[in-house]
Amino acid sequence: MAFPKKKLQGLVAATITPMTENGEINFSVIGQYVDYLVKEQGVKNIFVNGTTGEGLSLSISERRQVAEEWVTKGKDKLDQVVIHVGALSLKESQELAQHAAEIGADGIAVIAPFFLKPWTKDILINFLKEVAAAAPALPFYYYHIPALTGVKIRAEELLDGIQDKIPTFQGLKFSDTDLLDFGQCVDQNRQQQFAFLFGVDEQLLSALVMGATGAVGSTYNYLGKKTNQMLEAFERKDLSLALNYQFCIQRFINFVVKLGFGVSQTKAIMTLVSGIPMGPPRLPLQKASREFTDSAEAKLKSLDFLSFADLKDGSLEASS
Ligand SMILES: CC(=O)N[C@@H]([C@@H](O)[C@H](O)[C@H](O)CO)[C@@H](O)CC(=O)C(=O)O
Repeated sequence: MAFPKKKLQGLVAATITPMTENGEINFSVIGQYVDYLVKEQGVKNIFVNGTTGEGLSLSISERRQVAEEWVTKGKDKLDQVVIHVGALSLKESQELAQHAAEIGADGIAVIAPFFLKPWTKDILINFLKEVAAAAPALPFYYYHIPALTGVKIRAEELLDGIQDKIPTFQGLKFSDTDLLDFGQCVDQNRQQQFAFLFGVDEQLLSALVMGATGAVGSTYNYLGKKTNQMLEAFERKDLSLALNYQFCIQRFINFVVKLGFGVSQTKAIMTLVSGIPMGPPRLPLQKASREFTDSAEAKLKSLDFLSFADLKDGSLEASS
């Protein structure tokens, strides 16, 4: 299998799909977006067409074009491009998986189908296996996001013996707050070289302690540099500094969550921080309000997140 030499690790930005004011995909800014992630945020891995990318709100043809554009523009700049190919239709998912392989993506990820749902581990595995088989040379990641799919099969259960069924299985993207489930996934698979990618940005430090090998999230688009500083502090075993970074990031996320935070708001914040127009979201999502953007901007400034100034140890008490 032509698997990447390097395991997927560190920060992975869940990319936004930029759109024009009239709701079409704005492919023209993707090159600039790649450069921004690499140069300004130090983020060299991306997760395309996921939740943040409104993947399930795009047509299959649009998903193919978006994936292609990121792979093309990321060539020789990004380390890994993982394409989310989950869909309600197995056929569509397989088509997208095959397409990801053809365009040279580094991996595919799949959520559980969420309308007619799999109710047991074996049924879910059967679905995932069929998708993975459509791209037999690509690393496969299961994208666990039970709050959105409604499929509550524990990841720990799913991972038990998974490589016997899906030989290309390489890791888990865990977008849930159940750290017991996450910890057990790590603990019970220590002999494997799986990637354990955590997807709740405001709790990443706790997941690192549990053994996360990386993280996929929306905030790494604009808080990647700050989060990388937290990862470095953790790596150096400077837990006190790492916690300062995590608390600082939490202050921002907590603030926006109270205002109402989702993909629309992520688009607005990214436009503000990067200067690259992300445009409105697609229906049924609604554009973030001006009031939200102004409040988020004020908070980012108060936390020094717009100047990217380094956080000093002890600044915990200084900012609010
Ligand atoms: C539900 C949701 O959108 N979760 C985000 C987080 O990054 C989330 O925005 C962040 O933790 C703030 O709550 C990611 O897990 C989603 C993600 O990785 C994706 O876009 O595929």
